[in-house]
Amino acid sequence: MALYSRVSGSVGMITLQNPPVNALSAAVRQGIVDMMHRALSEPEVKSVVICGQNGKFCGGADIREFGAKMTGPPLVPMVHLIEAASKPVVAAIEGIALGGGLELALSCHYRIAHSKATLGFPEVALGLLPGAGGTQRLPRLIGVPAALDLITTGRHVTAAEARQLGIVDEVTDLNAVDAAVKFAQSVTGKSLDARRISTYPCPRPPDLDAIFERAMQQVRRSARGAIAPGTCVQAVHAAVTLPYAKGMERERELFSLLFTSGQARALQYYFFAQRAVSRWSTANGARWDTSKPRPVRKAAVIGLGTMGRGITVSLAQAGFSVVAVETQEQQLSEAKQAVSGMLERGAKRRGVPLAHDKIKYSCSVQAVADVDLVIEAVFEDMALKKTVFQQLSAICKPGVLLCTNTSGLDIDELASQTQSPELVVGMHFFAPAHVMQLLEVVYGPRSSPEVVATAMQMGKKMGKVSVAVGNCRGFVGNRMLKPYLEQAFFLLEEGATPEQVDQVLEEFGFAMGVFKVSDLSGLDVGWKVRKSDGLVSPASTGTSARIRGGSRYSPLGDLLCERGRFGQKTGRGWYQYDKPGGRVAKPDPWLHGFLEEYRAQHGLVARHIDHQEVLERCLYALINEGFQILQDGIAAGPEDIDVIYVLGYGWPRHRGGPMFYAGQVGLDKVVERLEHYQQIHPDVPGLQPCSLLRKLAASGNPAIHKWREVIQKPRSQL
Ligand SMILES: CC/C=C\C=C\CC(=O)SCCNC(=O)CCNC(=O)[C@H](O)C(C)(C)COP(=O)(O)OP(=O)(O)OC[C@H]1O[C@@H](n2cnc3c(N)ncnc32)[C@H](O)[C@@H]1OP(=O)(O)O
Repeated sequence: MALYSRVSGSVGMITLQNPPVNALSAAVRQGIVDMMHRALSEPEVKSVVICGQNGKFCGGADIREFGAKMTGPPLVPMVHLIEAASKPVVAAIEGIALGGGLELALSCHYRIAHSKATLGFPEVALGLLPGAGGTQRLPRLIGVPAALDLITTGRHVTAAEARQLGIVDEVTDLNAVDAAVKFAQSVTGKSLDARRISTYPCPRPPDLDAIFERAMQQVRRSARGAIAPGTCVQAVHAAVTLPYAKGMERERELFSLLFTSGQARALQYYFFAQRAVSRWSTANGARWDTSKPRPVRKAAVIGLGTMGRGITVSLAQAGFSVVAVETQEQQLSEAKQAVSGMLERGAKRRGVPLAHDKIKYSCSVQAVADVDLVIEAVFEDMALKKTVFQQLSAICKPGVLLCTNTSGLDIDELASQTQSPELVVGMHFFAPAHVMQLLEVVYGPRSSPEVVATAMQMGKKMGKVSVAVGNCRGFVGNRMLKPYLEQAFFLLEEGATPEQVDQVLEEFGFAMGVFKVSDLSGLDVGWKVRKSDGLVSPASTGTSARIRGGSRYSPLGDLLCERGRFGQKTGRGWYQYDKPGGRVAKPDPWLHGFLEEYRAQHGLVARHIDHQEVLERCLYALINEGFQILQDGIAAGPEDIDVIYVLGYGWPRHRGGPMFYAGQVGLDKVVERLEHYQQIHPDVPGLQPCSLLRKLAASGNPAIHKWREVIQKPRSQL
């Protein structure tokens, strides 16, 4: 709702009241309309201030209302009522003015912002465009290039930048509401003719066509199939080429198109999913609201390879004192240099405070004796990690949290090396650890609730989205990757090329196809794991070469590794690169010849494989594993899996995540297609739809937020 009060006799104050962000719910819109009428009708009131309760102006339309039938006054007539008012209306912007909140502010005649406020049009991230005149008013106010930038990227600007751009009239370090009241009094009685943005002509730069062409190219490059950014460009184009009223009509048409799109539903689902994962629960009943994190002031990182360096940077930038340990002098000195460089680049590019003084480097594990939490990031080798955990358990002070950055090894086995297994938890960072937003917090059957809560909170402090997951091989992300990769290999055996598979996945929206990712992360990583699992066999011909444990196996990755083709680092992998370390993947005729030879050797006849088959086999195998993970209680809900895939594995956000996507395709259709492929490939167990998927499909494709009701009480796999 909106509250009305009178300040200093002559200023009508309308206060938006809808915690936590004063979103424009039906009740708030109704309140604004009613209170505007009241302020305009009271003769003593000479000017109006609109502000938000609790230091937040407005977070925009209430996203929770989007799925439901629209009630209350629409936004567009509401902003027109404000702009047309005969008394000056001043927006007092504290905290945030986002989306519909900024549109509300732009309909006011003046805008006063607090210096700490942020403003923006983030609608594009929800699959929308600013649909209450934002695409028509902003270019009129700040010009086309700046408006295109803000609307198509959704980036938030500081009050200072907003002032520079001309979005706000004044910025204050003092109380913005008091400043707005004073300002309102100072403009009482002045003409408002020049203050109604909708009446401004839209500036028409001479190189208009080139500006729009560039903007379209830019969004096509970065949008990876998302439709909202390009539609935003079209709406701004209407502001320049049409009179205001017609431009508003065009904005409405384009908005409706987006509002009813599957992409908008996916992005809005994802918005809430990313927030829902902080309300975690574990298979043995621990929960976010009943588990108190332990205080952590000083942390240690053991092992300063690529991951350890990134983790050190993240911790230091988040304000933790860090002891960074690497036992080899030479490697320690290299790491020190690399970490310093990373901190400096962070400061230069993102304005993160330099944190050199937060880090102490040491060659000795003894240096971690007084820390509150240790993150082990040594080489991915169980025997080595066990030794480190035994050492840590002996050296560290009682009560210290021992965390491992393993990407898939058994947390419980590591915990059993320590005197306090309840203090052990996995913190699986993603490379580069100081950049990637995802953290999988892996609890073992013995991890205490406080330890899970502490790791989750540490992740948040480092600016990451932490997702709590159970302990199993590969946890959630890497476990699901296995059947996906496996299908990609099988498709090569059957006649596809890496370029074809990657193209299909990139057209779907992945930043990189599976083979390009494999080249980037290094083929040797998986090879080492397969070797330690006893999967890599010296026999490279005959049927046994392609069978392991009675199931189909493709040794293609192993064969490439045997030839020293580890991907980008060696300049050769599934693609060729101009030099070792090169980044631009080019099709490799050698690889095509090799695949032909391989197929001939194994009696495989290449066939034409279409787009649909590539997509369905790769994605549905991955999705099926996701359902198995839910069934096993490794992830508490589909949102956890979706957030992991979007933030850690390049799944296109506008498709919501693999579990949401499965729901959109239709779970019965996913089951049907998996069954179809399983009939053709009975030796691939990953194509057998898991029972939870079947159960959900049979119960009539319930909406994703209802899946938890069907998922059986979770239990740990170990
Ligand atoms: C018919 C429709 C017509 C017109 C449409 C107009 C277009 C719009 O206005 S679309 C909305 C545009 N606004 C946004 O996209 C803002 C989204 N919110 C955020 O970016 C952030 O939440 C934040 C406002 C910057 C605050 O961030 P932070 O302090 O980190 O808190 P959060 O955990 O993100 O959020 C707290 C809490 O608030 C809920 N919430 C935030 N914004 C909205 C909103 N616009 N509507 C409804 N709810 C919102 C958020 O979900 C959190 O609650 P949970 O219960 O934890 O989910």
